Parts: sequence; structure tokens; C-alpha cells
Amino acid sequence: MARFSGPEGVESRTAGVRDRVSGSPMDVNARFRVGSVSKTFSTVVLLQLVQEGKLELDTSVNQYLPGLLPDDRITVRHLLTHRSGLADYTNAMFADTVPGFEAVRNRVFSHQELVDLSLSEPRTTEPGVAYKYSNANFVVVGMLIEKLTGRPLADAYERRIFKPLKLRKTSYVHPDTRIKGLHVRGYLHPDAAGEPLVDSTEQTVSWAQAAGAVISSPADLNTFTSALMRGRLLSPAMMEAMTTVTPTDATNTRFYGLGLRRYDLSCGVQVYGHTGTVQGFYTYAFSTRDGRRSLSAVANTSNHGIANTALGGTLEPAFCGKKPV
Ligand SMILES: C[C@@H](NC(=O)[C@@H](C)NC(=O)CCCC[C@H](NC(=O)C[NH3+])C(=O)[O-])C(=O)O
Repeated sequence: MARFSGPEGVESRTAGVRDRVSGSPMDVNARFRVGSVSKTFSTVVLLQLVQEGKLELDTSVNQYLPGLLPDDRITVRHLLTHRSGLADYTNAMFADTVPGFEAVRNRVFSHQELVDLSLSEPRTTEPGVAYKYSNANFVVVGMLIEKLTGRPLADAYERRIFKPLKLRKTSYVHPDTRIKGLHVRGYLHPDAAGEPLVDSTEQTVSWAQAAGAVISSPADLNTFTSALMRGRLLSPAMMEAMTTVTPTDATNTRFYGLGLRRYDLSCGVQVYGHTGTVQGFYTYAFSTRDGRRSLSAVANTSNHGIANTALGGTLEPAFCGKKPV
């Protein structure tokens, strides 16, 4: 399903079903797991704390969480730009897709357990030297938010983003495994062709937390990315910092700022947002820099490259006016 919001109004497209058993059609008003789009929510909260003087971007993480990391050179900014060198424990956790998922779908991890999983693997880069995507970075961001606010992560999201923007279909319910209300069921592709799909809708997402456990809807994600880009959540200076990007691959069309991706489209439009992959759900949530146009595109499957590529293919038609091929 996809929902495009722009000056000309809202356009939605759906295809297929939200539930393979009942056959209920995909519904653009349904909720789903946004995966790493959660990283942008977490970044907004942390940058608001920076604005409030509670922490500084270029200070060592260990200054705020004494003894957590083995290298005092790792700064808060390194976490938000995936340049800390902290290994991504999910690579090992989900090397074998379905068994890996089944082993954790009902597990509740502490933040410390997830950090320990990361630290049990070698660092991937010297701090600040290279972009190496890792969920561990945003687990630590979640720890910083809870330490500096003295409250659970859910409260920070609710009070600082969900409530002010009236994102009534957006929630953070860790470790509850259910998606409440009208929602899409997600179907995880097994690694071996021919194996049955796995209904992966119910899970704690405790393996990701601030890195991937937010639940939302297409309209709410468009409201969020648009409001973010319009400067409704952060100061101009902080938006400048957040949208200062470096390339993440050799194509020079994909970039990462602070918890934010930038894609440069063929028509010259630059869109900002994040992608998400959690068992059974692919998400693209992007907006133009002025926030006037935003798109949320979702597929209720994962571990299925052609679906992810097709979903990513909605950005050009949506923002460049190209008719889909
Ligand atoms: C990349 C994406 N990251 C995220 O959204 C985070 C939260 N998800 C992951 O790290 C993938 C976990 C495995 C998914 C599983 N894959 C496997 O198990 C592969 N063996 C699946 O596809 O559902 C992003 O930033 O856009």
C-alpha cells in the first residue's frame, strides 16, 4: 500500500490482502511495524534533548552512560551517523531467517543484553572513520533517552512526537507482541524457496526497541516526515545537523545524516526519511525537504528482495511524476 500527501491532496494505492487467511484486502488505514523508521523517531527525541542542553552531539557516550562502551572516542554523533563501529548483532541473530526469528519473537531483551551482543563481535571501524549501519547504535540511543529523561522510551515518543503531532495510530508498546486495532498481518519469506511463508505479525521486536519497534500507519508517517521537514519538531540549526549527510554507497544517490536517509532521485528531487525492514514488513517513509510532499509505502512481507526493490520503486513515480514502468 502507498499513501502520497502533497499540495494537490492525498492519493492512496493498495494491492493484495492484509490477511492471507481471511482474504481481507490491504487497507491504507491499517497499522503495521515500521522497523528502522523508528530510528528517525528516536533521533528526533535525542536531538530535542540536545536542544535542551541535556547532552552534546560530539561528547563521548561514556560521559552519559559511564563504562557502557569500550572506547571513549565513540560520540553521540557517531551513533546517529552509524560511524561508531559497534557491530550489528542482528546479522548473526538472523543469519538463518526463520529459526532466528522464531528464537527471538517472544523474547524480551534488556538494552544491556543487546549492547553485550554487539560488543561480543569485533568493532567494524575506528570511531568516525566509516559508515557501518548497525542497530546497536540506536539501542544505545534508546538508553541515552531513558537515562536523560528518567522515563521509559514510550513516554518520550508519546510526549514529544506522537501527542503533539496527533499521531493517533502510532505507538511504542514494547514488549507487547500485538498490533492493536485495524492492522496488516506480516508474512516473512523463508530462506529456502518453496518453504511456506511465516505469519510474523506478533512479536516483541525487543531485539530492536529504539532501532525498530514503532508501530504506525501510512497517514501518520506522512504527517511525521512532513512535520519534521517543516521544522515542527526541531530547530533550524538542529534540522541543519540532521540533514547534513554523507554518502552510504558508491552510487552517490543514497546518503545518511543523523538517523535520516536522503535519496537523490533522477529528477533532481532530494527526499529525506527512512526505510524499514522487520519480519513481515517493508516500509519506505520519505518527504521533500520542504515537507510539502510525503510518501509512505508498505509491503507486508520481508526477506524478499524483489518486493523491497518494487516498493522502493514507488519513490520516482511519487516524487518525479514518472509513470511506473
Ligand atoms: C535495513 C533496515 N533496517 C531495519 O529496519 C532494522 C530494524 N531491521 C534489520 O536490521 C533487519 C532484521 C532482519 C530482517 C529479516 N531478514 C533476515 O532475517 C535475513 N536473514 C527480514 O527480512 O525480515 C533499514 O534501515 O532500512
